[in-house]
Amino acid sequence: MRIDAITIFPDYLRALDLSLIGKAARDGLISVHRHDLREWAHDRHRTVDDSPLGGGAGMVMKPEPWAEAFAAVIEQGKAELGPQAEPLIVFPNPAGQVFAQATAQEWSGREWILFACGRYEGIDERVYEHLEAAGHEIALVSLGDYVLNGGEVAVLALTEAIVRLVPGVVGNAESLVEESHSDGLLEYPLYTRPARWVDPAGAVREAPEILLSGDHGRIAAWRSERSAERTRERRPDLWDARD
Ligand SMILES: Nc1ccccc1-c1cnco1
Repeated sequence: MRIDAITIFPDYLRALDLSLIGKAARDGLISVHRHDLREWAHDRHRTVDDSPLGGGAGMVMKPEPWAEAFAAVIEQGKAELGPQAEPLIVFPNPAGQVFAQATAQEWSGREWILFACGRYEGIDERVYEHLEAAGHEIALVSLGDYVLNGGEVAVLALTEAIVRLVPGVVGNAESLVEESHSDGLLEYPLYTRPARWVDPAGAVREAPEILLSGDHGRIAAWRSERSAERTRERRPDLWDARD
């Protein structure tokens, strides 16, 4: 998988060189390419924003730098992947569809994802129109109903959620199966050693006996019950939406 990200803060995305994502890149499972939008802003101040037409607070990202940036980055991607390759262009956006595990799973199979990080109040609407008119596939995704200052934080989260599902990235694929949301439910409570822990307040806290029984069938049933119970209590929306 090739991942491109266009941003005015490329250093914000240096975290993609670390840990799981960084290792996947070093292992050749993915390639990550950061691009500074200002490279395509040609005035002396490398301006990427201006006041909103029609008035209002804040600034809007100008269409010209974006159009040039997309053309250049897509040309670079095609040079690597072949002239037929097409990116999924993802705009983190509070007005987008809320991102979910099913989308992460679907996008983990894509050959090429191009993230576009908006800042300020947002990007001139004609950029979206221009990309769609050129036949590009675009998706606007939100991480949830809250406001960020820009798309970079969202790109870190989206990239981790997607790339960890790329085959070979997570050593033990088994660990991907029993996670919250992997089956539409919340994960069961987890315990490790010591089985008997005296906490700093002096309280004795025992792990559930069943987990020490060695009876894998009963343990699996207990975990399934806890997962259902936890989902009903904390996320009735997920519980009601399950198959
Ligand atoms: N608030 C934002 C501003 C810019 C780019 C993304 C967002 C966002 C994404 N998910 C929630 O908010």
